[in-house]
Amino acid sequence: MIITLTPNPSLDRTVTLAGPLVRGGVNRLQSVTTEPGGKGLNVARVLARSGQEVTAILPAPERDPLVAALEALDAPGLSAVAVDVAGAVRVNTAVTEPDGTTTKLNEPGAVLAGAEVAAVEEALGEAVTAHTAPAGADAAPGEDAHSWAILSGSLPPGAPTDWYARLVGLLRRAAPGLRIAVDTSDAPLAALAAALPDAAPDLIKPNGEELGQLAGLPAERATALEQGALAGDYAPVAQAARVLVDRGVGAVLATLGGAGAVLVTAEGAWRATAPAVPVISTVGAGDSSVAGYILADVRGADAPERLATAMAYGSAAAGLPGTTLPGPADLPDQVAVVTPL
Ligand SMILES: O=P(O)(O)OC[C@@]1(O)O[C@H](CO)[C@@H](O)[C@@H]1O
Repeated sequence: MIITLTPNPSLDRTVTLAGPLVRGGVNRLQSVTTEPGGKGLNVARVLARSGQEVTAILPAPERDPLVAALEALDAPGLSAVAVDVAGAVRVNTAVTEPDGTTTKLNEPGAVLAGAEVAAVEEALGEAVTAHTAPAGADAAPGEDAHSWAILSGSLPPGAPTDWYARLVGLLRRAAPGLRIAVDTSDAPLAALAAALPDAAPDLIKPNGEELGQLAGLPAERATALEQGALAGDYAPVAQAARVLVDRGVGAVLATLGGAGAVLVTAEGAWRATAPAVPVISTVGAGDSSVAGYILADVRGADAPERLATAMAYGSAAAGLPGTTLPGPADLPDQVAVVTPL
């Protein structure tokens, strides 16, 4: 069973410029594309493209363009559950320049009312129960070692800031064997960190700066983590991730852009170099890394292989335009080099 939750989905509009962005000027667009978006949905789509059965839960009004776009997707294995809410799904814009620079303009999303928050929570609970307790089976919910719930992205206005922390607790009680990944940022990530070790996920995927903040580093040291890794110094990243593992997080997958990624678990720490692929759009690269990690996990891979697979999927996504997400055929020929730290 794999379930994703995207509390704040989006329609991703990618506008492509013929030249560099001129701030304050008139920029003429070469092309415009629109795709379903939102971090959990992206993870679900990558997993489905790699042959997994995935349920993707998200709030969206019945007649929303996102729901229509999801219905039009040719995605065997992906089952989208849109919880009917009042507010329209946001439109997030990515501006891409010829050199691969991507500028994201993300809307806050419509307010989720208290009853809608409860309805989303209920849909998540129902999906967990439906997938883990087949009629007549005695197995406890979530006993399947390869079951994952992935909670991803920002929270819409109206949702409680500590929602992810709360959901981790709820899921732990409902399905003790279920593995839980959380990929978020800003206040919801801080709330999750504040709830450790009680609401500890099995996987988090911060970038360098988020990792530094989570580990309590001063702002300048947090922002320097990725720069340090680019210069070959991965130890501070591993140390910061270790702080979170010591506080109960199962695995920290720190994605570091061009410097690759670091994985820290209770068993060890590894770094992976990014395969050299031309970067076209980084939108969805982090989500694809999460999907790669989970795909390797459900296939029974060890930690270095999970990291290598995360790198492969993240790099493949960076080589695709807009929010186009990779399948197995898009993976780079060059394999990521994984080294213990
Ligand atoms: O505003 P959030 O929820 O943090 O991020 C949303 C988003 O930028 O994340 C995905 C890429 O990771 C996009 O599909 C989507 O537009």
